[in-house]
Amino acid sequence: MAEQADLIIFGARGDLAGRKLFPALYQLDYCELLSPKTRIVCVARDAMPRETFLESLQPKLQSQIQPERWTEQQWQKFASRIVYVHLDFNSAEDYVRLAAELHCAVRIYYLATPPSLFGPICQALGEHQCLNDDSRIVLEKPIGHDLASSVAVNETVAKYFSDENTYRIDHYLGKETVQNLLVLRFANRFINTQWDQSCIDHVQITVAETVGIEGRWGYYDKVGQLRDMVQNHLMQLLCLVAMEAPNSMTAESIRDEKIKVLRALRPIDENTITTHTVRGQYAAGYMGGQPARGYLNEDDCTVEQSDTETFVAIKAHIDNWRWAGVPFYLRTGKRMAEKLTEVVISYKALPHNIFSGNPASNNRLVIRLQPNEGIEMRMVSKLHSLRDRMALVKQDLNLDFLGSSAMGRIPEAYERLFLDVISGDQSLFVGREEVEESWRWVDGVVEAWKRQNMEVRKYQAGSWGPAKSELLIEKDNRSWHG
Ligand SMILES: NC(=O)C1=CN([C@@H]2O[C@H](COP(=O)(O)OP(=O)(O)OC[C@H]3O[C@@H](n4cnc5c(N)ncnc54)[C@H](OP(=O)(O)O)[C@@H]3O)[C@@H](O)[C@H]2O)C=CC1
Ligand SMILES: O=C1O[C@H](COP(=O)(O)O)[C@@H](O)[C@H](O)[C@H]1O
Repeated sequence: MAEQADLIIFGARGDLAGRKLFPALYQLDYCELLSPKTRIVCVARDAMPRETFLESLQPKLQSQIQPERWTEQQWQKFASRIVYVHLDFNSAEDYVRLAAELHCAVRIYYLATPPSLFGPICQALGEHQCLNDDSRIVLEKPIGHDLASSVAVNETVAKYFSDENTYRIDHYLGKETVQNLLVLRFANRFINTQWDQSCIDHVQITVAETVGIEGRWGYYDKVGQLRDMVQNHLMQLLCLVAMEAPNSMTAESIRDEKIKVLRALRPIDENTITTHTVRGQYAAGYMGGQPARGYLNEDDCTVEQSDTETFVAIKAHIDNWRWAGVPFYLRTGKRMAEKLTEVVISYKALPHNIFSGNPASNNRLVIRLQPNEGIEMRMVSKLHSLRDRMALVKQDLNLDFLGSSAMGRIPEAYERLFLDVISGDQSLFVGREEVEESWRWVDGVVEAWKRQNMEVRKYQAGSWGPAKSELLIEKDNRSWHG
């Protein structure tokens, strides 16, 4: 069981808190993984009694928990941990009231707010006696809007929290299957020794979502898919696929290796931007047979035109010995045909095909991160037949993680990450340098888009993105997996 802590959630009435943070904390409580003394101090701007806050939280939370895990008794136990503090972010008095509610030696401030508030909140916490010797800060992604703003946020945070006490979340790192990438690569000799440009033809990373931007339009339209997803989640996946083996599983060793990958990413500039990237925006279409709105017709959309991308495809290169000549094709988008996160490692054909009459066939390793978490290995084997002397077939070895999970369910990322913050383990959190290196590369893409005035191409909701994204890979005689 984790040690006792005050978990103070800023933005407790927001989307992230409601959809991810409270369900994760409920699950930890259900599994008896939280100390009985741990309290959840919920901070938001509206003044209301604690009971009113709980009344609004309860149905939302219940709708996200498996019925067999929800009982009145369990809910009451969870609710008894909750304290509600209304706070105007600019009011000194309110911070003093907040400090008076804190009792544990470990204070964990979780900022589930827009990143523009990270600096001001840290400053106010520091100035109004809310910090003790073991106060930790958890920052949600994205940290900043570009390199300059990210540096500014990190500088302000660093005045009040040491780096050891700063936890930068990228919730993809908390996903069990993402952590499994490390295990797959560094605990299996036969995979490890076939993991470079001599064997691998190319890598694909797809993070496709079916959700649109409903309810988050105001935030998203200023950000776009490149900053919302590529700068953080896709870059982290790319690092885990491409990095060298860390010396150990410490945060420092892992970060050191990821930074080298980010530094080796070839910049995309105005000369390569049109051949190496595609931007898209969803238009009306169909999702699961039902009509779906376009981005510009979402309820909270306030403009007639927007140049914000909801889809990005990128052909990236990592300029080092291991990956020379191996393209990494990345794509991510909202309102796509399926929810799917996968990494596909496509192997080179063998140098000579002795099975004449059969096309040379490539092996492929598909690492499915969500849903249906598992691994598929495409092999070639003989078709059992007397008629065909030597016909070959492609067959998939399939490993299903859910089937092999000791828990019968795969824990959500935020469950792991909360436990790690409480126990002080930073190995699944992102270092400052990583965040900044990633921004440096992404800023280059944004700048090149501007210089080339690169338009967003419309794609139908429920499709796999703009047709141009197929071309991005097909012009290299390859195709997206799926
Ligand atoms: N939603 C998601 O799926 C994900 C979100 N994130 C990140 O998590 C953070 C929170 O996201 P999300 O919950 O969607 O955000 P919301 O827009 O729902 O905002 C969260 C809370 O922040 C407070 N807030 C917003 N604007 C202001 C303001 N100008 N001044 C004071 N308080 C303000 C509000 O608190 P109040 O209720 O008190 O008004 C609001 O409830 C963001 O940094 C986001 O990028 C990261 C991964 C996924
Ligand atoms: O960080 C974010 O992630 C979600 C996708 O997370 P997932 O765990 O459901 O894959 C994305 O919808 C959101 O826009 C982004 O801010």
